[in-house]
Amino acid sequence: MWVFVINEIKHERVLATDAARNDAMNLATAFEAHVHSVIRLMDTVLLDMREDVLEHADFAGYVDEELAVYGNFLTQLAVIDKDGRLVFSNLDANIKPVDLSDREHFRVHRDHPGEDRLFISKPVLGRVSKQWTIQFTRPIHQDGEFAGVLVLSIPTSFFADYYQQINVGPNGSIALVGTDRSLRAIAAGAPVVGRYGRFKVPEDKPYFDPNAPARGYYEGVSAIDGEYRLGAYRRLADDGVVVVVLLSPKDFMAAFDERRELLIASAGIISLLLAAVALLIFVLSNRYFQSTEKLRQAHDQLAQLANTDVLTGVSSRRSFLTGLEAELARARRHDESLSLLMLDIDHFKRVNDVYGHPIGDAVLKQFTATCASMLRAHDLFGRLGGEEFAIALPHTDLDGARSVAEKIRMAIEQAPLTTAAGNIEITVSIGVAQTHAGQHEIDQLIAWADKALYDAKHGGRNQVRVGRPEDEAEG
Ligand SMILES: Nc1nc2c(ncn2[C@@H]2O[C@H](COP(=O)(O)OP(=O)(O)OP(=O)(O)O)[C@@H](O)[C@H]2O)c(=O)[nH]1
Repeated sequence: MWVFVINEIKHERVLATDAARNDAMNLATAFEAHVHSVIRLMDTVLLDMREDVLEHADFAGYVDEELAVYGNFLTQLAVIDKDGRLVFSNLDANIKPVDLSDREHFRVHRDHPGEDRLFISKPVLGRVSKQWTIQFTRPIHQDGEFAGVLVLSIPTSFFADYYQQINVGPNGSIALVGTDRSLRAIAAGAPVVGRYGRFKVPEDKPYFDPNAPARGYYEGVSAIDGEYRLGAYRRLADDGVVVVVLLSPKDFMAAFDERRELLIASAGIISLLLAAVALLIFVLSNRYFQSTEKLRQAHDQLAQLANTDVLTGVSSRRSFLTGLEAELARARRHDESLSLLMLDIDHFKRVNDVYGHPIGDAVLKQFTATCASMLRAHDLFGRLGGEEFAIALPHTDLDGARSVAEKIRMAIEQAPLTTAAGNIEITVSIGVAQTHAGQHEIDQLIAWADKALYDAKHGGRNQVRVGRPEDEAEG
Protein backbone atom coordinates (compact mmCIF):
# COMPACT_ATOMS: atom_id res chain seq x y z
CA MET A 1 0.00 0.00 0.00
CA TRP A 2 2.81 2.44 0.90
CA VAL A 3 4.47 1.70 -2.44
CA PHE A 4 1.22 2.72 -4.13
CA VAL A 5 0.95 5.89 -2.03
CA ILE A 6 4.57 6.92 -2.73
CA ASN A 7 4.14 6.28 -6.47
CA GLU A 8 0.85 8.18 -6.45
CA ILE A 9 2.49 11.15 -4.70
CA LYS A 10 5.39 11.15 -7.19
CA HIS A 11 2.93 10.94 -10.08
CA GLU A 12 0.79 13.79 -8.75
CA ARG A 13 3.87 15.96 -8.15
CA VAL A 14 4.80 15.52 -11.81
CA LEU A 15 1.22 16.29 -12.87
CA ALA A 16 1.07 19.44 -10.69
CA THR A 17 4.40 20.70 -12.06
CA ASP A 18 3.39 19.98 -15.66
CA ALA A 19 0.09 21.79 -15.14
CA ALA A 20 1.96 24.80 -13.69
CA ARG A 21 4.31 24.91 -16.69
CA ASN A 22 1.30 24.87 -19.01
CA ASP A 23 -0.40 27.62 -17.02
CA ALA A 24 2.75 29.76 -17.07
CA MET A 25 3.18 29.36 -20.83
CA ASN A 26 -0.51 30.09 -21.53
CA LEU A 27 -0.28 33.29 -19.49
CA ALA A 28 2.98 34.27 -21.18
CA THR A 29 1.38 33.72 -24.58
CA ALA A 30 -1.61 35.87 -23.64
CA PHE A 31 0.58 38.67 -22.31
CA GLU A 32 2.86 38.55 -25.26
CA ALA A 33 -0.17 39.20 -27.47
CA HIS A 34 -1.21 42.05 -25.19
CA VAL A 35 2.25 43.64 -25.10
CA HIS A 36 2.57 43.25 -28.85
CA SER A 37 -0.72 45.05 -29.54
CA VAL A 38 0.08 47.84 -27.03
CA ILE A 39 3.44 48.40 -28.71
CA ARG A 40 1.86 48.47 -32.16
CA LEU A 41 -0.75 50.93 -30.93
CA MET A 42 1.91 53.16 -29.35
CA ASP A 43 3.89 53.14 -32.58
CA THR A 44 0.84 54.03 -34.65
CA VAL A 45 0.10 56.97 -32.35
CA LEU A 46 3.75 58.03 -32.52
CA LEU A 47 3.82 57.94 -36.30
CA ASP A 48 0.55 59.91 -36.55
CA MET A 49 1.82 62.54 -34.16
CA ARG A 50 5.16 62.81 -35.91
CA GLU A 51 3.27 63.68 -39.07
CA ASP A 52 1.37 66.35 -37.14
CA VAL A 53 4.58 67.75 -35.69
CA LEU A 54 6.25 67.88 -39.07
CA GLU A 55 3.28 69.26 -40.99
CA HIS A 56 1.77 71.76 -38.57
CA ALA A 57 3.65 74.52 -36.88
CA ASP A 58 0.88 74.66 -34.26
CA PHE A 59 0.87 70.89 -33.77
CA ALA A 60 -0.09 71.25 -30.05
CA GLY A 61 -3.79 71.31 -30.89
CA TYR A 62 -3.46 68.18 -33.04
CA VAL A 63 -1.57 66.44 -30.28
CA ASP A 64 -4.28 67.22 -27.70
CA GLU A 65 -6.91 65.90 -30.09
CA GLU A 66 -4.95 62.69 -30.66
CA LEU A 67 -4.22 62.13 -26.98
CA ALA A 68 -7.88 62.65 -26.03
CA VAL A 69 -8.74 59.55 -28.09
CA TYR A 70 -6.64 57.40 -25.80
CA GLY A 71 -7.88 58.79 -22.52
CA ASN A 72 -5.64 58.93 -19.53
CA PHE A 73 -3.28 56.12 -20.16
CA LEU A 74 -0.90 58.13 -22.31
CA THR A 75 0.97 60.26 -19.79
CA GLN A 76 2.77 62.67 -22.07
CA LEU A 77 3.78 63.53 -25.58
CA ALA A 78 7.05 65.38 -25.72
CA VAL A 79 9.42 66.69 -28.35
CA ILE A 80 13.15 66.80 -27.79
CA ASP A 81 15.19 68.93 -30.18
CA LYS A 82 18.35 67.79 -31.91
CA ASP A 83 20.47 68.97 -28.94
CA GLY A 84 18.53 66.99 -26.39
CA ARG A 85 16.43 69.81 -24.96
CA LEU A 86 12.82 69.18 -24.13
CA VAL A 87 11.02 71.77 -26.23
CA PHE A 88 7.45 70.59 -26.03
CA SER A 89 5.27 68.74 -23.56
CA ASN A 90 1.53 68.54 -23.72
CA LEU A 91 1.62 68.64 -19.88
CA ASP A 92 3.12 72.13 -19.69
CA ALA A 93 2.48 74.79 -22.34
CA ASN A 94 5.11 77.10 -20.84
CA ILE A 95 7.80 74.53 -20.43
CA LYS A 96 11.31 75.63 -19.74
CA PRO A 97 13.71 73.63 -21.87
CA VAL A 98 14.97 70.66 -19.83
CA ASP A 99 18.19 68.94 -20.86
CA LEU A 100 17.46 65.32 -21.73
CA SER A 101 20.52 64.69 -23.82
CA ASP A 102 21.69 62.08 -21.33
CA ARG A 103 18.56 59.98 -21.74
CA GLU A 104 19.01 56.74 -23.57
CA HIS A 105 15.86 57.26 -25.62
CA PHE A 106 17.42 60.45 -27.02
CA ARG A 107 20.94 59.12 -27.52
CA VAL A 108 19.86 55.97 -29.29
CA HIS A 109 18.30 58.00 -32.13
CA ARG A 110 20.94 60.74 -32.23
CA ASP A 111 23.71 58.13 -32.47
CA HIS A 112 21.99 56.26 -35.34
CA PRO A 113 20.85 59.13 -37.55
CA GLY A 114 20.12 56.95 -40.58
CA GLU A 115 17.61 54.75 -38.72
CA ASP A 116 13.92 55.32 -38.21
CA ARG A 117 12.95 52.75 -35.63
CA LEU A 118 10.79 52.50 -32.55
CA PHE A 119 12.64 52.51 -29.26
CA ILE A 120 11.11 51.41 -25.97
CA SER A 121 12.95 52.77 -22.95
CA LYS A 122 13.42 51.32 -19.53
CA PRO A 123 11.26 52.96 -16.85
CA VAL A 124 12.39 56.47 -16.02
CA LEU A 125 11.16 58.88 -13.44
CA GLY A 126 9.79 61.72 -15.55
CA ARG A 127 11.41 65.11 -14.87
CA VAL A 128 8.22 66.80 -15.90
CA SER A 129 5.57 64.13 -15.20
CA LYS A 130 7.25 62.93 -11.92
CA GLN A 131 5.95 59.45 -12.72
CA TRP A 132 7.70 56.20 -13.53
CA THR A 133 7.06 55.90 -17.20
CA ILE A 134 8.18 53.92 -20.20
CA GLN A 135 9.06 55.98 -23.27
CA PHE A 136 8.11 54.99 -26.79
CA THR A 137 10.26 57.08 -29.11
CA ARG A 138 10.83 57.72 -32.79
CA PRO A 139 13.35 60.10 -34.38
CA ILE A 140 12.30 63.24 -36.20
CA HIS A 141 14.14 63.90 -39.45
CA GLN A 142 14.01 67.16 -41.40
CA ASP A 143 15.62 67.41 -44.79
CA GLY A 144 17.30 64.08 -44.15
CA GLU A 145 18.93 65.37 -41.01
CA PHE A 146 18.35 64.27 -37.41
CA ALA A 147 16.14 66.97 -35.93
CA GLY A 148 15.03 65.54 -32.61
CA VAL A 149 12.99 62.80 -30.93
CA LEU A 150 9.28 62.35 -30.41
CA VAL A 151 8.48 60.80 -27.04
CA LEU A 152 5.25 59.10 -26.02
CA SER A 153 5.15 58.10 -22.34
CA ILE A 154 2.97 55.58 -20.63
CA PRO A 155 3.16 54.81 -16.92
CA THR A 156 4.76 51.49 -15.93
CA SER A 157 1.56 50.93 -13.97
CA PHE A 158 -0.24 50.59 -17.30
CA PHE A 159 1.24 47.11 -17.74
CA ALA A 160 1.54 46.35 -14.03
CA ASP A 161 -2.11 47.21 -13.34
CA TYR A 162 -3.20 45.03 -16.21
CA TYR A 163 -1.03 42.15 -14.97
CA GLN A 164 -2.26 42.66 -11.46
CA GLN A 165 -5.77 41.68 -12.56
CA ILE A 166 -4.55 38.22 -13.48
CA ASN A 167 -4.27 35.66 -10.74
CA VAL A 168 -0.80 34.19 -10.80
CA GLY A 169 -1.02 33.23 -7.13
CA PRO A 170 0.13 35.21 -4.10
CA ASN A 171 3.76 34.33 -4.82
CA GLY A 172 3.75 34.53 -8.62
CA SER A 173 4.69 37.44 -10.82
CA ILE A 174 4.46 38.71 -14.37
CA ALA A 175 7.17 40.88 -15.76
CA LEU A 176 8.06 42.72 -18.90
CA VAL A 177 11.82 42.59 -19.14
CA GLY A 178 14.01 44.44 -21.64
CA THR A 179 16.66 42.50 -23.48
CA ASP A 180 18.96 45.13 -21.91
CA ARG A 181 18.13 43.34 -18.58
CA SER A 182 16.11 46.19 -17.13
CA LEU A 183 12.59 45.65 -15.86
CA ARG A 184 9.98 47.47 -17.91
CA ALA A 185 7.06 46.51 -15.69
CA ILE A 186 6.25 43.92 -13.10
CA ALA A 187 3.23 42.82 -11.16
CA ALA A 188 4.31 40.85 -8.12
CA GLY A 189 3.95 40.47 -4.42
CA ALA A 190 7.48 41.80 -3.95
CA PRO A 191 7.84 45.61 -3.75
CA VAL A 192 10.07 46.12 -6.76
CA VAL A 193 8.52 49.20 -8.38
CA GLY A 194 10.81 51.53 -6.47
CA ARG A 195 13.78 49.71 -7.95
CA TYR A 196 12.93 50.45 -11.58
CA GLY A 197 15.92 51.85 -13.30
CA ARG A 198 18.49 50.35 -10.95
CA PHE A 199 17.50 46.70 -10.94
CA LYS A 200 19.15 44.45 -13.49
CA VAL A 201 17.77 40.98 -14.19
CA PRO A 202 20.62 38.43 -13.82
CA GLU A 203 22.12 37.64 -17.19
CA ASP A 204 21.94 33.86 -16.71
CA LYS A 205 18.27 33.85 -17.70
CA PRO A 206 17.78 31.77 -20.85
CA TYR A 207 15.77 34.46 -22.65
CA PHE A 208 18.80 36.76 -22.77
CA ASP A 209 20.59 34.25 -24.95
CA PRO A 210 19.89 35.42 -28.54
CA ASN A 211 20.36 31.85 -29.73
CA ALA A 212 17.74 30.44 -27.33
CA PRO A 213 14.22 29.73 -28.69
CA ALA A 214 11.77 32.64 -28.66
CA ARG A 215 9.71 30.82 -26.06
CA GLY A 216 10.64 28.42 -23.29
CA TYR A 217 10.63 27.40 -19.67
CA TYR A 218 13.16 27.76 -16.92
CA GLU A 219 13.30 27.44 -13.18
CA GLY A 220 15.45 28.81 -10.44
CA VAL A 221 15.77 31.22 -7.58
CA SER A 222 14.45 34.76 -8.04
CA ALA A 223 17.02 37.56 -7.84
CA ILE A 224 14.34 39.78 -6.32
CA ASP A 225 13.18 37.77 -3.32
CA GLY A 226 15.31 34.60 -3.35
CA GLU A 227 12.26 32.36 -3.80
CA TYR A 228 12.35 29.33 -6.08
CA ARG A 229 10.03 29.71 -9.09
CA LEU A 230 9.04 28.06 -12.32
CA GLY A 231 9.01 30.41 -15.30
CA ALA A 232 7.77 30.62 -18.86
CA TYR A 233 8.91 33.34 -21.25
CA ARG A 234 8.09 34.68 -24.68
CA ARG A 235 10.48 37.07 -26.38
CA LEU A 236 9.44 39.91 -28.69
CA ALA A 237 12.84 40.19 -30.29
CA ASP A 238 11.96 43.09 -32.61
CA ASP A 239 10.82 45.24 -29.72
CA GLY A 240 13.61 44.24 -27.34
CA VAL A 241 11.31 42.94 -24.62
CA VAL A 242 10.46 39.58 -23.05
CA VAL A 243 7.27 38.61 -21.28
CA VAL A 244 8.03 36.45 -18.26
CA VAL A 245 5.50 34.60 -16.11
CA LEU A 246 6.81 33.18 -12.85
CA LEU A 247 4.76 30.79 -10.75
CA SER A 248 5.69 29.70 -7.23
CA PRO A 249 5.53 26.07 -6.08
CA LYS A 250 4.11 27.51 -2.85
CA ASP A 251 0.98 28.31 -4.87
CA PHE A 252 0.71 25.66 -7.54
CA MET A 253 1.79 22.82 -5.22
CA ALA A 254 -0.67 23.87 -2.49
CA ALA A 255 -3.45 21.64 -3.81
CA PHE A 256 -0.93 18.84 -4.35
CA ASP A 257 0.38 19.27 -0.78
CA GLU A 258 -3.16 19.01 0.57
CA ARG A 259 -3.77 15.87 -1.47
CA ARG A 260 -0.42 14.40 -0.42
CA GLU A 261 -1.24 14.98 3.25
CA LEU A 262 -4.65 13.42 2.70
CA LEU A 263 -3.07 10.39 0.99
CA ILE A 264 -0.48 9.95 3.73
CA ALA A 265 -3.09 10.36 6.47
CA SER A 266 -5.41 7.83 4.77
CA ALA A 267 -2.58 5.35 4.28
CA GLY A 268 -1.54 5.86 7.91
CA ILE A 269 -5.07 5.17 9.17
CA ILE A 270 -5.39 2.08 6.94
CA SER A 271 -1.99 0.85 8.17
CA LEU A 272 -3.06 1.29 11.77
CA LEU A 273 -6.31 -0.56 11.09
CA LEU A 274 -4.45 -3.38 9.34
CA ALA A 275 -1.98 -3.57 12.22
CA ALA A 276 -4.89 -3.70 14.69
CA VAL A 277 -6.59 -6.46 12.66
CA ALA A 278 -3.29 -8.37 12.40
CA LEU A 279 -2.81 -8.05 16.17
CA LEU A 280 -6.35 -9.26 16.78
CA ILE A 281 -5.85 -12.23 14.44
CA PHE A 282 -2.54 -13.01 16.16
CA VAL A 283 -4.10 -12.89 19.65
CA LEU A 284 -7.13 -14.93 18.63
CA SER A 285 -5.10 -17.52 16.71
CA ASN A 286 -2.65 -17.75 19.59
CA ARG A 287 -5.52 -18.39 21.95
CA TYR A 288 -6.95 -20.86 19.48
CA PHE A 289 -3.63 -22.70 19.20
CA GLN A 290 -3.19 -22.64 22.95
CA SER A 291 -6.65 -24.05 23.50
CA THR A 292 -6.09 -26.54 20.66
CA GLU A 293 -2.84 -27.61 22.30
CA LYS A 294 -4.57 -27.98 25.67
CA LEU A 295 -7.31 -29.97 24.00
CA ARG A 296 -4.73 -32.21 22.35
CA GLN A 297 -2.93 -32.72 25.66
CA ALA A 298 -6.22 -33.56 27.40
CA HIS A 299 -7.05 -35.92 24.56
CA ASP A 300 -3.64 -37.61 24.83
CA GLN A 301 -4.09 -37.91 28.61
CA LEU A 302 -7.50 -39.44 28.14
CA ALA A 303 -6.14 -41.87 25.54
CA GLN A 304 -3.29 -42.71 27.91
CA LEU A 305 -5.74 -43.33 30.74
CA ALA A 306 -7.99 -45.41 28.53
CA ASN A 307 -5.09 -47.47 27.21
CA THR A 308 -3.18 -48.00 30.45
CA ASP A 309 -4.01 -49.85 33.61
CA VAL A 310 -3.74 -47.25 36.33
CA LEU A 311 -2.41 -49.57 39.03
CA THR A 312 0.27 -51.51 37.18
CA GLY A 313 1.05 -49.27 34.18
CA VAL A 314 0.67 -52.11 31.67
CA SER A 315 -1.88 -51.93 28.84
CA SER A 316 -5.57 -51.95 29.70
CA ARG A 317 -7.70 -54.83 28.52
CA ARG A 318 -9.15 -52.82 25.64
CA SER A 319 -5.75 -51.57 24.50
CA PHE A 320 -4.15 -55.01 24.79
CA LEU A 321 -6.88 -56.65 22.70
CA THR A 322 -6.54 -53.93 20.04
CA GLY A 323 -2.78 -54.51 19.95
CA LEU A 324 -3.28 -58.27 19.76
CA GLU A 325 -5.62 -57.84 16.75
CA ALA A 326 -2.97 -55.73 15.03
CA GLU A 327 -0.25 -58.29 15.73
CA LEU A 328 -2.49 -61.09 14.38
CA ALA A 329 -2.98 -59.12 11.17
CA ARG A 330 0.74 -58.52 10.90
CA ALA A 331 1.51 -62.25 11.46
CA ARG A 332 -1.00 -62.95 8.71
CA ARG A 333 0.73 -60.54 6.31
CA HIS A 334 4.24 -61.73 7.09
CA ASP A 335 3.45 -65.42 7.54
CA GLU A 336 4.80 -65.44 11.08
CA SER A 337 3.99 -67.11 14.35
CA LEU A 338 2.30 -65.31 17.22
CA SER A 339 1.98 -66.67 20.76
CA LEU A 340 -0.26 -65.66 23.63
CA LEU A 341 0.38 -66.23 27.36
CA MET A 342 -2.46 -66.02 29.89
CA LEU A 343 -1.16 -65.50 33.45
CA ASP A 344 -3.08 -65.72 36.73
CA ILE A 345 -1.49 -65.28 40.15
CA ASP A 346 -2.18 -68.31 42.32
CA HIS A 347 -4.34 -67.87 45.38
CA PHE A 348 -4.13 -64.13 45.17
CA LYS A 349 -7.27 -63.87 47.24
CA ARG A 350 -5.25 -65.07 50.19
CA VAL A 351 -2.75 -62.20 49.77
CA ASN A 352 -5.58 -59.74 50.02
CA ASP A 353 -7.13 -61.58 52.88
CA VAL A 354 -3.94 -61.89 54.88
CA TYR A 355 -2.18 -58.57 54.13
CA GLY A 356 -4.96 -56.34 53.03
CA HIS A 357 -5.89 -54.83 49.67
CA PRO A 358 -3.11 -52.16 49.55
CA ILE A 359 -0.45 -54.83 49.98
CA GLY A 360 -2.26 -56.85 47.31
CA ASP A 361 -1.91 -53.82 45.04
CA ALA A 362 1.80 -53.58 45.75
CA VAL A 363 2.19 -57.26 44.94
CA LEU A 364 0.35 -56.76 41.67
CA LYS A 365 2.71 -53.89 40.75
CA GLN A 366 5.84 -55.89 41.54
CA PHE A 367 4.50 -58.93 39.76
CA THR A 368 3.96 -56.91 36.53
CA ALA A 369 7.35 -55.27 36.89
CA THR A 370 9.05 -58.67 37.16
CA CYS A 371 7.17 -60.01 34.13
CA ALA A 372 7.84 -56.85 32.05
CA SER A 373 11.58 -57.06 32.76
CA MET A 374 11.67 -60.40 30.98
CA LEU A 375 9.91 -59.22 27.80
CA ARG A 376 11.17 -57.68 24.53
CA ALA A 377 10.29 -54.17 23.51
CA HIS A 378 7.68 -55.21 20.95
CA ASP A 379 5.95 -57.75 23.21
CA LEU A 380 2.51 -56.67 24.45
CA PHE A 381 1.64 -56.90 28.13
CA GLY A 382 -1.89 -56.25 29.37
CA ARG A 383 -4.08 -56.64 32.43
CA LEU A 384 -7.26 -58.41 31.47
CA GLY A 385 -8.84 -57.98 34.88
CA GLY A 386 -8.15 -58.59 38.62
CA GLU A 387 -5.02 -60.68 38.95
CA GLU A 388 -5.27 -62.04 35.40
CA PHE A 389 -2.75 -60.85 32.78
CA ALA A 390 -1.90 -61.62 29.15
CA ILE A 391 1.29 -61.34 27.12
CA ALA A 392 1.44 -61.39 23.29
CA LEU A 393 4.75 -62.52 21.79
CA PRO A 394 5.12 -61.60 18.08
CA HIS A 395 7.43 -63.72 15.85
CA THR A 396 7.34 -66.47 18.52
CA ASP A 397 6.42 -70.11 18.00
CA LEU A 398 5.08 -72.47 20.65
CA ASP A 399 8.47 -73.62 21.94
CA GLY A 400 9.68 -70.09 22.27
CA ALA A 401 6.49 -69.06 24.05
CA ARG A 402 6.66 -71.98 26.43
CA SER A 403 10.25 -71.06 27.23
CA VAL A 404 9.33 -67.44 28.01
CA ALA A 405 6.40 -68.58 30.15
CA GLU A 406 8.62 -70.95 32.09
CA LYS A 407 11.19 -68.22 32.75
CA ILE A 408 8.48 -65.93 34.07
CA ARG A 409 6.99 -68.64 36.24
CA MET A 410 10.39 -69.40 37.73
CA ALA A 411 11.27 -65.77 38.27
CA ILE A 412 8.01 -65.16 40.18
CA GLU A 413 8.46 -68.31 42.21
CA GLN A 414 12.09 -67.58 43.09
CA ALA A 415 11.90 -63.86 43.76
CA PRO A 416 9.81 -63.08 46.80
CA LEU A 417 8.08 -59.73 46.42
CA THR A 418 9.09 -57.04 48.87
CA THR A 419 6.20 -55.18 50.51
CA ALA A 420 5.57 -53.06 53.59
CA ALA A 421 4.31 -56.24 55.21
CA GLY A 422 7.55 -58.05 54.46
CA ASN A 423 8.50 -60.45 51.71
CA ILE A 424 5.60 -62.27 50.14
CA GLU A 425 5.99 -65.32 48.03
CA ILE A 426 3.63 -65.96 45.19
CA THR A 427 3.42 -68.23 42.19
CA VAL A 428 1.80 -67.89 38.83
CA SER A 429 0.01 -70.27 36.49
CA ILE A 430 0.44 -69.68 32.77
CA GLY A 431 -1.49 -70.99 29.76
CA VAL A 432 0.19 -70.78 26.33
CA ALA A 433 -1.37 -70.78 22.83
CA GLN A 434 0.10 -70.16 19.45
CA THR A 435 -1.11 -69.53 15.91
CA HIS A 436 0.83 -69.34 12.66
CA ALA A 437 0.31 -66.83 9.84
CA GLY A 438 -2.70 -65.44 11.71
CA GLN A 439 -4.87 -68.27 10.48
CA HIS A 440 -6.99 -68.22 13.65
CA GLU A 441 -9.22 -65.54 15.12
CA ILE A 442 -8.34 -63.69 18.30
CA ASP A 443 -11.18 -65.32 20.26
CA GLN A 444 -9.89 -68.76 19.39
CA LEU A 445 -6.37 -67.92 20.46
CA ILE A 446 -7.61 -66.50 23.76
CA ALA A 447 -9.83 -69.52 24.33
CA TRP A 448 -6.91 -71.90 23.82
CA ALA A 449 -4.69 -69.93 26.16
CA ASP A 450 -7.54 -69.75 28.72
CA LYS A 451 -8.02 -73.49 28.51
CA ALA A 452 -4.30 -74.09 29.03
CA LEU A 453 -4.41 -71.74 32.07
CA TYR A 454 -7.38 -73.66 33.42
CA ASP A 455 -5.37 -76.85 32.98
CA ALA A 456 -2.42 -75.33 34.81
CA LYS A 457 -4.65 -74.31 37.74
CA HIS A 458 -6.24 -77.73 37.94
CA GLY A 459 -2.93 -79.41 37.39
CA GLY A 460 -1.70 -77.99 40.72
CA ARG A 461 -0.85 -74.35 39.89
CA ASN A 462 2.64 -72.81 39.54
CA GLN A 463 3.03 -74.40 36.16
CA VAL A 464 2.94 -73.71 32.42
CA ARG A 465 0.45 -75.48 30.19
CA VAL A 466 0.15 -75.30 26.42
CA GLY A 467 -3.11 -75.20 24.56
CA ARG A 468 -3.00 -76.42 20.94
CA PRO A 469 -5.57 -76.10 18.19
CA GLU A 470 -5.70 -79.89 17.92
CA ASP A 471 -6.35 -80.06 21.67
CA GLU A 472 -9.44 -77.92 21.08
CA ALA A 473 -10.47 -80.11 18.21
CA GLU A 474 -9.92 -83.20 20.30
CA GLY A 475 -11.50 -81.66 23.39
N1 LIG B 1 -5.32 -56.05 45.79
C1 LIG B 1 -5.99 -56.26 44.69
N2 LIG B 1 -6.72 -57.39 44.58
C2 LIG B 1 -7.43 -57.63 43.47
C3 LIG B 1 -7.46 -56.72 42.41
N3 LIG B 1 -8.24 -57.24 41.41
C4 LIG B 1 -8.70 -58.43 41.81
N4 LIG B 1 -8.22 -58.70 43.07
C5 LIG B 1 -8.46 -59.81 43.89
O1 LIG B 1 -7.87 -60.96 43.34
C6 LIG B 1 -8.53 -62.08 43.88
C7 LIG B 1 -8.76 -63.17 42.89
O2 LIG B 1 -9.16 -64.28 43.53
P1 LIG B 1 -9.70 -65.56 42.83
O3 LIG B 1 -10.32 -65.23 41.52
O4 LIG B 1 -10.61 -66.27 43.78
O5 LIG B 1 -8.49 -66.45 42.60
P2 LIG B 1 -7.21 -66.77 43.42
O6 LIG B 1 -7.40 -66.42 44.79
O7 LIG B 1 -6.07 -66.03 42.76
O8 LIG B 1 -7.09 -68.27 43.22
P3 LIG B 1 -6.67 -69.05 41.90
O9 LIG B 1 -6.74 -68.07 40.74
O10 LIG B 1 -7.63 -70.10 41.81
O11 LIG B 1 -5.28 -69.46 42.16
C8 LIG B 1 -9.82 -61.53 44.49
O12 LIG B 1 -9.70 -61.59 45.93
C9 LIG B 1 -9.89 -60.11 44.00
O13 LIG B 1 -10.54 -59.27 44.99
C10 LIG B 1 -6.72 -55.55 42.55
O14 LIG B 1 -6.67 -54.67 41.68
N5 LIG B 1 -6.01 -55.37 43.73
